[in-house]
Amino acid sequence: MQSSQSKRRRVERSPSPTYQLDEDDSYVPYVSVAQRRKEKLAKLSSLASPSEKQKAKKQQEELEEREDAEKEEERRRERARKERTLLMEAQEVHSKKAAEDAKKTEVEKAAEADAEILEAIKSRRKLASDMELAKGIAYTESLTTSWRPPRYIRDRSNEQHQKVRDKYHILVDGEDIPPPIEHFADMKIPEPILQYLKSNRIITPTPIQLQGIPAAFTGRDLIGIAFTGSGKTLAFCLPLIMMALEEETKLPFIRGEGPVGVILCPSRELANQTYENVVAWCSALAKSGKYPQLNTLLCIGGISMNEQSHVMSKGLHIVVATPGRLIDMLEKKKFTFNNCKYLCMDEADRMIDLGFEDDVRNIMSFFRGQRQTLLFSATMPRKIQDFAQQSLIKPVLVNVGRAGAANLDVLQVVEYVKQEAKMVYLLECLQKTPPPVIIFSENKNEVDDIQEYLLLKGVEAVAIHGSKTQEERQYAIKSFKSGAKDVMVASGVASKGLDFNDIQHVIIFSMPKEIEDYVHQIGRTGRSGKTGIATTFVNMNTPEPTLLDLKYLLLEAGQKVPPFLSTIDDTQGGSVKGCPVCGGLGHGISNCPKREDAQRRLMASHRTADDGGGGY
Ligand SMILES: Nc1ncnc2c1ncn2[C@@H]1O[C@H](COP(=O)(O)OP(=O)(O)OP(=O)(O)O)[C@@H](O)[C@H]1O
Repeated sequence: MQSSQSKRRRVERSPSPTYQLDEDDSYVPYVSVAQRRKEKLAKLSSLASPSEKQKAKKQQEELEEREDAEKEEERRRERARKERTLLMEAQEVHSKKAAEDAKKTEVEKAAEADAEILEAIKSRRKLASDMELAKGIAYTESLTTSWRPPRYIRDRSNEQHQKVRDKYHILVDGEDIPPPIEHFADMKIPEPILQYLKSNRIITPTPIQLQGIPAAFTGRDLIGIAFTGSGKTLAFCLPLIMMALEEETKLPFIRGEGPVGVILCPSRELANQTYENVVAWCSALAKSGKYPQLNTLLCIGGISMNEQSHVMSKGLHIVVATPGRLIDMLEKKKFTFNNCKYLCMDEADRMIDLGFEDDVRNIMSFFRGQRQTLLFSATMPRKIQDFAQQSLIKPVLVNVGRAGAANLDVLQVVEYVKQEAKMVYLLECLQKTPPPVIIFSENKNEVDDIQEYLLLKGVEAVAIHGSKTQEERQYAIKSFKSGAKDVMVASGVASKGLDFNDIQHVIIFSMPKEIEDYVHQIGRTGRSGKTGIATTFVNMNTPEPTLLDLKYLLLEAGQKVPPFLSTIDDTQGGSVKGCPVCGGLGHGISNCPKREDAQRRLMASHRTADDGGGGY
């Protein structure tokens, strides 16, 4: 069968006269198969009888059918071959990439992820008012002030300034950095303030103060990073007091004028504490009789502004505020920022990271001209530093220790305590030191439960968290500060930045997920050069990335690492500089718990917005 078929095909494909004609010639004109079939059929038809003709026609049709089937089969095979080649190519590319990826270390992968995410962060909208952004207003020079360092310090060389910085482990970054000054008197601070500081045992500046204050006095934008309890409050309040003093001396303020500057805080308690400090320093000036009275307004939610009408009835120099109430007051035109030139944010990483960012832009839109902007915190992940740096004007970065590092004056003890054993063990833990003691929990209900349990056991305890009324919060802080109560049980947020006297022991009942919160919480003890203890309970419920961050933080601070932490396998791609998003040392950006949380929140807010729900 096969041979007769091929024979037939050979017969049919014998060269046509046209081919023979052209044999001598190199040129062979193309004759299509259909044309050849037609010609052959015509030839056969002319030779054969009608029955033979029919037979030949039938044969011809069969032949065509078979040829068509063969051609179709050939096409199918060609298609399959091509598809296989593409598939193989894709597989090859994929396996090549996998091999390359396998060659990369975890650290390299983490670095790549960091770079990608940081690049995305760079595209974040600059921290400036909408008006400035819309009009393309970009200031290029820092504000100037009349303040100068003493001549003997100005005469020193840059190497000599650097020696001072090295002595105090101060890292700086930026152009033309003002010199560090080791004595308050050389900073030309008014005598009554110096005396007041001395009476409070503040005699020599801390590292953040000796570099931060001169930089701020010269009018420079500033990012100040130093560990908890290292005196940042004085570093950002003094420059504003000096600025207000200069303005008031030039031309006294009358009702409706001012303020000169504003200090923004993330919580009411922190704003209240900063306000009390500013009032005390300004009163010291006024009481001396040599300086004018500077008026300060506390602008926070939960208090009636009528209580402060006496301040509003005079010229206003300084405002200490939380963002929400400040925006409310500015919108109601209770005062304006027409002459405001100083904006400072305490716990700044929180202010420009979670939720407050748009509020900060909104507040900036009330300024009428250039301002000096200062950002301070104990924790400032690289992501926030980069973002802040591009939003400030020729900023000076002052960094004492790694951003996010724990205060070395705190002895950190981490204990494995089963969930059900925590309450009982807490009582035992309270015996470690005399009061005052702070207990932290991440959960409001747990805060209430702990307080109730302690009260039942006869421990004088107060509680503070976001769902308490303003009166309850104020009572808790006042009675704990005065020593009337031994123990304060607090949620993390409510107590950030609070400066209580001589806290002996911080107990972290539930370990916060983010290591920055842990750093702030243990930082309530070991302040202004004193030492303290922090005991932290962890167990099965503590997420592994958090435990790793904790492990590396303990190692960095030269603390004892308990066996259950030291045995945790480190495959998370952590870095010695800290995760750019949260500062944690035990993981990379790609598995950062804070970033995951933020993404979850963002998605939830999108969902709420889609559902028509109200936003922040
Ligand atoms: N130069 C100094 N010498 C001694 N004590 C100081 C000095 N400066 C500030 N203090 C005291 O140190 C304590 C902590 O200061 P402050 O609250 O400003 O710390 P902080 O760096 O803001 O801490 P946190 O990051 O926790 O908010 C305060 O009681 C303050 O009076």
